[in-house]
Amino acid sequence: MDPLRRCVWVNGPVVVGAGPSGLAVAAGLKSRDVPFVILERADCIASLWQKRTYDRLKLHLPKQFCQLPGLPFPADYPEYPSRGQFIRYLEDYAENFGIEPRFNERVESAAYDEGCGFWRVTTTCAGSGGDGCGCEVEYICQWLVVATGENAEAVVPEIQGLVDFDGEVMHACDYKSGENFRGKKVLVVGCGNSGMEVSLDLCNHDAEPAMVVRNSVHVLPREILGKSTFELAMLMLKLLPLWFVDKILVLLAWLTIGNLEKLGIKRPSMGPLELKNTHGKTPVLDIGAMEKIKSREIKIVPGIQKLSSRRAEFVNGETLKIDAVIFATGYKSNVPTWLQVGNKKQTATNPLPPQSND
Ligand SMILES: NC(=O)C1=CN([C@@H]2O[C@H](COP(=O)(O)OP(=O)(O)OC[C@H]3O[C@@H](n4cnc5c(N)ncnc54)[C@H](OP(=O)(O)O)[C@@H]3O)[C@@H](O)[C@H]2O)C=CC1
Ligand SMILES: O=C(O)C(=O)Cc1c[nH]c2ccccc12
Repeated sequence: MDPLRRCVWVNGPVVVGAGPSGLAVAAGLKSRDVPFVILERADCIASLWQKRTYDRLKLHLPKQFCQLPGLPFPADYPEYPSRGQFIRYLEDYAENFGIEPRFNERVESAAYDEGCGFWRVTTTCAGSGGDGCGCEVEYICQWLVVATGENAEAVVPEIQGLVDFDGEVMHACDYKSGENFRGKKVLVVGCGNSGMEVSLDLCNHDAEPAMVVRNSVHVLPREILGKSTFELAMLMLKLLPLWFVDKILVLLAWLTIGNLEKLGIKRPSMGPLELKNTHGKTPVLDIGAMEKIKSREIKIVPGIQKLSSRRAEFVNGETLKIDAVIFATGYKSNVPTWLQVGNKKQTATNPLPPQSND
């Protein structure tokens, strides 16, 4: 064993990740007096929200669907809190419950040791700016909570000719605003919620976005007759089967947004709720991009064939001069890189220690 590695016994769960889910778990444990340790690779809570989001970001769902257990959003917050308001709420939440994550500690591996019946969780101290001490810690515990989310790592696809492109290239996680793109022709790759909103923001800053739509996508209005589409969907699901709610959502989208197929955006044959349930694909909630697509201020282009120094060539053979590429191609979990598979104890079956209060 590494002589620098410290060993820490945790008399309760180890929670990996101090984003909204990790904080919610931590608050639940705190309020039941269960001891725990919460490990966070970044130097702050909710680091994706703090460091990897653009300026104009707001929640897309009304605040009552996004608050964590035990502390509502402040009453004076708007229905769709801004990124800054959401971060302030999460900071207040951590403080309110006395949650103190161990920052700058990256989990390198977590494995269930069948021999002794404990999880072994090893971390390295990263330190901000990469100047960490490099020391290792091994936590030994009975329970492991994985709360690192589905958006831990940015995904950048391999595109032929990307190395030859001489304009700016970035992932949406590093995009802040269209300010630096004024007057530029920007290729936005991807048409999920990020791609749509980055394209809208670019328009609002007098840039010229072209958005790659290589597949079908569900676009729903954020609200229908003043009521959030998400809330309407949840209400309808209490009364109607999912396939029928899907039919209604698609009909309502058609009535409010119109037929997007003419503009190059096809709808999947599977309904939006079924697609979310079976493939995890979130529908796009429109907050203005559709208008810009209709007015052709956002140009829709098909899949990329290849890039060259200042041009993109698409699968239909057309080419476009471009000054910059923004990959809004999504994120992925990093759990498979550190959670050891191949043991039966990956999901906890044994309960937490008895609750000492309530
Ligand atoms: N305010 C809010 O609440 C917001 C929420 N979000 C959420 O954050 C999460 C991440 O969203 P987002 O960043 O948009 O990522 P998504 O994974 O939702 O979308 C990625 C997009 O990139 C496309 N794509 C991937 N690879 C390629 C490629 N090689 N060429 C062309 N297109 C490609 C995908 O298309 P394909 O289907 O073809 O693979 C898809 O349209 C989602 O859950 C989203 O809802 C995001 C922004 C705002
Ligand atoms: O919960 C999510 O992942 C969302 O961002 C939005 C969402 C999921 N399913 C829906 C159905 C109708 C409207 C919005 C959503």
